Amino acid sequence: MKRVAIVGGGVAGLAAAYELAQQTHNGASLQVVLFEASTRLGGIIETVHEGEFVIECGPDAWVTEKPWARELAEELGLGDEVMPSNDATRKTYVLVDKKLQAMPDGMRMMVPVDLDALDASEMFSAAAKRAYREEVGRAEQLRADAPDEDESVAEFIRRHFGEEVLTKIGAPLLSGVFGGDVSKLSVRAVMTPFVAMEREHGSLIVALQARAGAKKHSVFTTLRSGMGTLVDRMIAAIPEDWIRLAAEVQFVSCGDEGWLVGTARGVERFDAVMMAAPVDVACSLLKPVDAEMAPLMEMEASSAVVVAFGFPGATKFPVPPGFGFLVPPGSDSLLLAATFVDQKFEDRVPQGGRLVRAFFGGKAAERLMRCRNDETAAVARMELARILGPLPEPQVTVVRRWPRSLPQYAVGHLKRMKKLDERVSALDGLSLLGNGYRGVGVPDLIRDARVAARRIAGANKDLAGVAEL
Ligand SMILES: Cc1c2[nH]c(c1CCC(=O)O)Cc1[nH]c(c(CCC(=O)O)c1C)Cc1[nH]c(c(CCC(=O)O)c1C)Cc1[nH]c(c(C)c1CCC(=O)O)C2
Repeated sequence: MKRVAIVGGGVAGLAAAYELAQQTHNGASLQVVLFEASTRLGGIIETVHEGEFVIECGPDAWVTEKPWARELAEELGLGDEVMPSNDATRKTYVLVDKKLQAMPDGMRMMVPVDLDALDASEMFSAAAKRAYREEVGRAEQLRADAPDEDESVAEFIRRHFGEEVLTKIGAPLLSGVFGGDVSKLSVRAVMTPFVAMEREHGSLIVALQARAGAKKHSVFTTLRSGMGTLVDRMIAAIPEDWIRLAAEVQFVSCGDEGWLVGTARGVERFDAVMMAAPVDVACSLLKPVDAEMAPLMEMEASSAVVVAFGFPGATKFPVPPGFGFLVPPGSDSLLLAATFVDQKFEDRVPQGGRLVRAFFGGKAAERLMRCRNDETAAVARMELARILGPLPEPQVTVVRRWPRSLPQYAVGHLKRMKKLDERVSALDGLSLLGNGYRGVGVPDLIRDARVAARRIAGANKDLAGVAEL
């Protein structure tokens, strides 16, 4: 009988517990305890249902291209619930000179597939459009000059497309995905496919055009009843007596007899520890176990404040068609971004309703973290009104704070993770899960957790199976 401790009941910890439960059905002999410090499971995944409003407090979807969340949903019997974003009306705006400007159609991040659509766009100056076109001609040079070392996302974008593209869409896109500073984020960690494209084709535009014709699917996928259903279904598939709420782990230690995990209620022995707590918590718990691990786990993290407003009448609050907008760093708006939820997804609002989510990040989020809900909502309304025009009185308001929820993968991240992996494998039975290490998206967290759980359960002896998952 192998005893496994899971520290943290967010999506990573739950996916690990779910996979271990599956393995016991396959005959593995396991005893599992999932320790969650708070009184609820799911971490930053939380769906609030208010009347017919379906309000996401954290992630509202996953990136369709990454299959592991959909696979899990299907396994959990949620195949009928899987729902694509409304990509027929997909448009993302960027706040430029106090006005919302649509990003050109057919972009993948900041790279255009369709140069004619780019020409038709009003977002860029003639010089920036020229810089895009010239990137194609510089393919050979870009390939020859591809750096051997990691660099910042800013340096990478600047080399390909110049300063205007970087500030107008590079920086806001990255802050809408990684909540961070383009001059610090690691291009190898956060834009891995683009780095590979540069190595192969030099020009990113050429690389994307070579892949054109690839299957078209919606950018985002969610569940009709909300992301919270994924959490609920996982919980339902985990033996009840595995889960301990309000059970903050105070220390872990590793010795000849295996692992010890201590909470206010006592100390227990385990053969394996799956550390799925936020990276800050993981870092302080593991410092006494291996002091050299801690510096590899210390990273900046951005905080987010999310404010959702539901309105009964969309006509009283017109917004431009599309999914929402991003705000470039340095703008005089306090907002980081906003989503027009009822246009991005079906079935989020009562007939004719409107649902808008506003995001604050960086310094604004740090400040709002200390404000009351009504003050935070008032700031969000004011900031939205400055961009979209006057807001009617909302019928529903939800405010959530997610302190240090999004770790920043700084330049050199992959090398640091390699060193961290070496330290981890030197300690028998430890795995690190969550968004601090190998990806920030919900699908990445699920995949990572399930691979680790299978390894612990002794399944997947042939690594092909691991790669498949
Ligand atoms: C501000 C913010 C958002 N989302 C996020 C932030 C960062 C701040 C934080 O949470 O702390 C976080 C985020 N956004 C995305 C991910 C998943 C990344 C992954 O799986 O690799 C993550 C972790 C996908 C995305 N999020 C976005 C893209 C780009 C989509 C595009 O190219 O149009 C991706 C891949 C853009 C985005 N992102 C957001 C908005 C309002 C928008 C534009 C409009 C919309 O779609 O709602 C909200």
